[in-house]
Amino acid sequence: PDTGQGIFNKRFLKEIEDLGEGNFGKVTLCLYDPANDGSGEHVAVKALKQENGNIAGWIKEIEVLKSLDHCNIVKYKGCCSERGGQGLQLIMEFLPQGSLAKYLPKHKPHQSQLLIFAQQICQGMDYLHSKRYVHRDLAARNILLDRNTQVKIGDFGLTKCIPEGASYYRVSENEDSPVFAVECLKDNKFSFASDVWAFGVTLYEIFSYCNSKQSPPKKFNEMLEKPSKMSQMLLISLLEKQKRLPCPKNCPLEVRMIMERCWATEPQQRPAFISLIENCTHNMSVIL
Ligand SMILES: CC(C)(Nc1nc(-c2c[nH]c3ncc(Cl)cc23)ncc1F)C(=O)NCC(F)(F)F
Repeated sequence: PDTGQGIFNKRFLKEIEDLGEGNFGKVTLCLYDPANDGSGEHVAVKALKQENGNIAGWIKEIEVLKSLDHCNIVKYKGCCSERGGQGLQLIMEFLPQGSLAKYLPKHKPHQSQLLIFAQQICQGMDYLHSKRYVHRDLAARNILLDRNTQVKIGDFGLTKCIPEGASYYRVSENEDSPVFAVECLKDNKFSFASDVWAFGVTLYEIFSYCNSKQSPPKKFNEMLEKPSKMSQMLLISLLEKQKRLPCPKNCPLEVRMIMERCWATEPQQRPAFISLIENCTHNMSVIL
């Protein structure tokens, strides 16, 4: 359907509906229909939000996604110039079932299926880290579902490459994301270990079936004496008192143990994704 080496002609892209706003731009569901008879394929098209106009960051995001090739990472399909030709659009595969945040509350799959999803996320993240990329926004809303059984990590808008020899990436400002590891909140330091922390929070979301009443920000707010707007300072003080998200209802103890290891205060105490893959596999046999 497309011209092979990932070049799409914008005149064959027919907008269908908005999918959402990512970290860098808006994503639209389009039909790529060169035959102009409706026989084309659905694609997700991401255009850079003009106002922030961070072209360098945008090119970076396209380069990152283009360099990734893994069954648990949303597929890059190509790019094309924007209508009127001034911008560059990123063309990705479209997954009709949407994100886990939408799917889990509705379908409530068995816990063994949740562990299969968790293991696939670890496989995708292990691959990403093997290329020295840090995702920086791992959360259930950024995990897509493909045909009921395969999950794919998406939205690489905040992804950074950790230079060889360095162990973390320090960002200038700290984008507003729900729960960060302590070192991110305090020193804006992102590392492979801060992605592991985020995986622990994602595991919590998955085993609470993304129930918004049990969402991480809500649960942390409940831990404050007087519930107020959760500020970073308040969250840091809770985390430094070793407060952590509670165990989701009916969550097996083994899974709770994985979460707690991901939330070790010291980054180097947290497991790497390669060992988390093992943990998920082992626990699957326990839960099945
Ligand atoms: C910002 C955007 C658009 N948001 C959403 N995408 C899709 C959505 C549903 N199916 C999709 N197929 C491909 C893509 Cl790139 C997105 C979707 N569904 C709901 C969204 F809010 C997104 O990119 N989210 C990260 C992702 F979920 F993709 F990991």
